[in-house]
Amino acid sequence: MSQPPASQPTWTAPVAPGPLDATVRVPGSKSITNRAFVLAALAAEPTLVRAPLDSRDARLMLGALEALGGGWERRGEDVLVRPLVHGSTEPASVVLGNAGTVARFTPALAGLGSAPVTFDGDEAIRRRPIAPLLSALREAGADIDDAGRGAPPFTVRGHGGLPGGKVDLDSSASSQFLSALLLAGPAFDAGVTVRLTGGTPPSEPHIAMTLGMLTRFGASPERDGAEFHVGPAALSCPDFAVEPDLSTAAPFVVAAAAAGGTVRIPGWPEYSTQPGDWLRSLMAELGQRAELTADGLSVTGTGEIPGARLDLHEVGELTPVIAALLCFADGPSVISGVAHLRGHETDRLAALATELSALGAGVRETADGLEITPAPLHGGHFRTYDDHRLVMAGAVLGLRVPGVSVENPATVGKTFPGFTAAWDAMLS
Ligand SMILES: O=C(O)C1=C[C@@H](OP(=O)(O)O)[C@@H](O)[C@H](O)C1
Ligand SMILES: C=C(OP(=O)(O)O)C(=O)O
Repeated sequence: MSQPPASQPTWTAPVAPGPLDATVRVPGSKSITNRAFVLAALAAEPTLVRAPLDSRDARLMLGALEALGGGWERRGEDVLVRPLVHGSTEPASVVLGNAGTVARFTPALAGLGSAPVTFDGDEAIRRRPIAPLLSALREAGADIDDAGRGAPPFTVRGHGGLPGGKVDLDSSASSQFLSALLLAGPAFDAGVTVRLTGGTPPSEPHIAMTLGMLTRFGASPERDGAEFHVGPAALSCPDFAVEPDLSTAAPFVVAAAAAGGTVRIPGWPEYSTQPGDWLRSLMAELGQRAELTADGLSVTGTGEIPGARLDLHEVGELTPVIAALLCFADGPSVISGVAHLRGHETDRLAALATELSALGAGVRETADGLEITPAPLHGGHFRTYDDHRLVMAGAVLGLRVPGVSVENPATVGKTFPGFTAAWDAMLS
């Protein structure tokens, strides 16, 4: 796998000075923010999105909507998003960065406009899967020129709308393909009916999130086994509040298990479709105490972490941080169900196996996950492959291992630009 240059800045992850006693506020959910921005752009009237995430991925989404003919303005911590109306009427470019949500959710919107829109981003996004979505969008009537690559850069030529209707989709490489079609479906002439072919999509909570947010914006999505339908609808949700990002909370939650003591995350919702809400049951399964009260989630470390067999298919984005924690377990662990992580920001299975092993852990890649055999760890250079969740994993290791030098910590700005400051504050 490609390795970033050795000259990148590093951050020495701090060792926990003792048991923790901290309250950590995490920023808004990336997945909810970027869905809210898309649905607001498709709505009939402006939407005030309250407390959205402000990070690289969220800014890329706002930039994409602007390129596609939409508008937005900051109102303090909130963002007012204006509808696309006619979509793009002039040739435009959408910058994808390495944001899966931007790459997968915005091409359909270009089909609603009347001009060619080119999509491209970081080198890494060109390697991430998208071909099945482009095929399904073509079935829905989109005119896409990808020069046969099945990857960015590609151009969507808008012809003033998309017919929509029945499409087949293999969403086994990413749930975002299905979410993309459903989010745009209300704006298609005939709505969209998606019949899933291929294996079960990963990240089921993110699919539930898509259905829930469509409903909140006034659409009526239906699901019958492997078939999903959303009819044409005039969307509206003048005021929408974003939940804290529970996956961004993961390293802080896990810190209580790794270092002992208690970490509280205020604003943890009583009910959430976010995959991070699985942390409550995962922490219990890993021997920790997690209690949800009206004030938020409180996690207390018990000092013992049993090895575990965890199928993380539904919550793949938690894998890097959980894998780091399992390096401190009392016995071996197996993480399964996450082959699709090879198509994330980087090949996360290869990256985790390489970097955790380099610090002394016994970590082996399997066909669909990792085998982790704890061993005494030592400090060293921890490569992050331009992956925000690798920075978070490095921080977790550093809690108990002096001298973990985390490469390119700024890449965490994909979802939490203030991560290292919040981490230091948790430990002070
Ligand atoms: O729809 C979403 O907001 C997301 C879906 C998941 O993608 P995959 O299904 O590709 O894993 C997740 O990993 C990603 O961080 C966000
Ligand atoms: C897979 C992830 O991101 P993306 O939205 O780019 O797919 C992630 O945040 O773990």
